[in-house]
Amino acid sequence: MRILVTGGAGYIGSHTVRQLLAGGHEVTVFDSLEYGHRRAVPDVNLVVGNLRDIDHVDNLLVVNRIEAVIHFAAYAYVGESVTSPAKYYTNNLIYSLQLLDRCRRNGVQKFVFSSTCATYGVPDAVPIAETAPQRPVNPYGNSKLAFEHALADYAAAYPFGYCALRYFNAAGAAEDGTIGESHDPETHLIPLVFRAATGKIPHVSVFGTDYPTPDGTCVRDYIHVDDLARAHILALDKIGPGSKLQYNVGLGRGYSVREVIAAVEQVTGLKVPVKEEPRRAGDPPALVADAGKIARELGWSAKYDTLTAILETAWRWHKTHPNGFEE
Ligand SMILES: NC(=O)c1ccc[n+]([C@@H]2O[C@H](COP(=O)([O-])OP(=O)(O)OC[C@H]3O[C@@H](n4cnc5c(N)ncnc54)[C@H](O)[C@@H]3O)[C@@H](O)[C@H]2O)c1
Ligand SMILES: O=c1ccn([C@@H]2O[C@H](COP(=O)(O)OP(=O)(O)O[C@H]3O[C@H](CO)[C@@H](O)[C@H](O)[C@H]3O)[C@@H](O)[C@H]2O)c(=O)[nH]1
Repeated sequence: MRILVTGGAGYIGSHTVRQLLAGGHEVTVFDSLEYGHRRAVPDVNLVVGNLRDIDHVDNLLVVNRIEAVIHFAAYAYVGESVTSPAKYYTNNLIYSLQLLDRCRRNGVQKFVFSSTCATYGVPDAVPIAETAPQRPVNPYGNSKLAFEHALADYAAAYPFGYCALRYFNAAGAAEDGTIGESHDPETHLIPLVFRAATGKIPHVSVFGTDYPTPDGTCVRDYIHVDDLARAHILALDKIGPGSKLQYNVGLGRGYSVREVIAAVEQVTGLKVPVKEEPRRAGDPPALVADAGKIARELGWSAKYDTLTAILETAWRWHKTHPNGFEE
């Protein structure tokens, strides 16, 4: 298939692009490089541009005769979305709606969207199934949920099908250690724990120790980035006209912030200095996937099925790329 991957030079996008290329697809990556890296996508047609310039994207859809779009491009910092909601509604919702409409006008009939477990807000129970109410508690989650609604309405009205993949927390790096997570600023827990372990930062902050969880810290479901990437490949095959697919993608097991820190200490053999701090705004206490639906309907399962297995790949990447993709 001829596929446009927005945000394909980012963390999850670049791992997915590799699998698409390995599967023989013709891939065009569209990325502003605001958070992405040219070095993350060395073997592909990378077009540097911003979704804001929708005519640029439109031209790519036409010239490259795009059949499917995988839409990763977005801002993805939960905490920042609380203080700068305008940024999130503009990039994640307005620009996404523009992209969606250009897809409709240009006859693109398959669309895979990076949604998030943040659309569930504070769930009534974990694990969370796709049928759970979606009540986001931060602007980031709101922006993603609003776009899910637009996708459903388009699929009902136009010759168009989509799959919204609701990722839980992406983690880990390519098995060969050549690409991995590299954000600036880095706000994600796992890379920060590695940085604290290796002395690049003085300590890792633990945001909140009074949550209603077994050890008082937030629980998240960490899923390997290549397992996430594989879900996109399976979704592309499944989407047909009128498809309205939504799948959780997670391990189905939660780990607390303290458990993540202990697991990094075990994988690296290094001590992690910790500083306990107040809660971060917008963080639900526990998010764990019920990933039964994607297993049943797409035959997906996680190859990296423990936190340790995921962290070992991340450690290989961080050890060999202490400055990420920067020289
Ligand atoms: N990382 C996670 O744990 C996680 C979990 C759930 C959902 N998601 C979603 O998955 C997607 C990818 O996340 P990621 O962690 O790889 O983030 P990332 O920041 O590494 O990748 C996003 C990419 O999109 C690009 N981008 C952003 N806005 C753009 C624009 N207007 N025009 C062109 N390019 C633009 C950035 O430069 C970046 O390369 C995002 O939509 C995010 O919301 C991520
Ligand atoms: O220095 C830190 C950073 C994070 N945390 C905690 O660790 C957990 C995980 O945080 P983080 O790694 O920042 O991920 P999330 O905020 O859960 O967000 C990620 O995972 C979401 C799905 O849960 C996605 O939607 C987002 O795009 C993605 O950034 C949270 O409880 C944080 O409070 C800390 O205690 N200290």
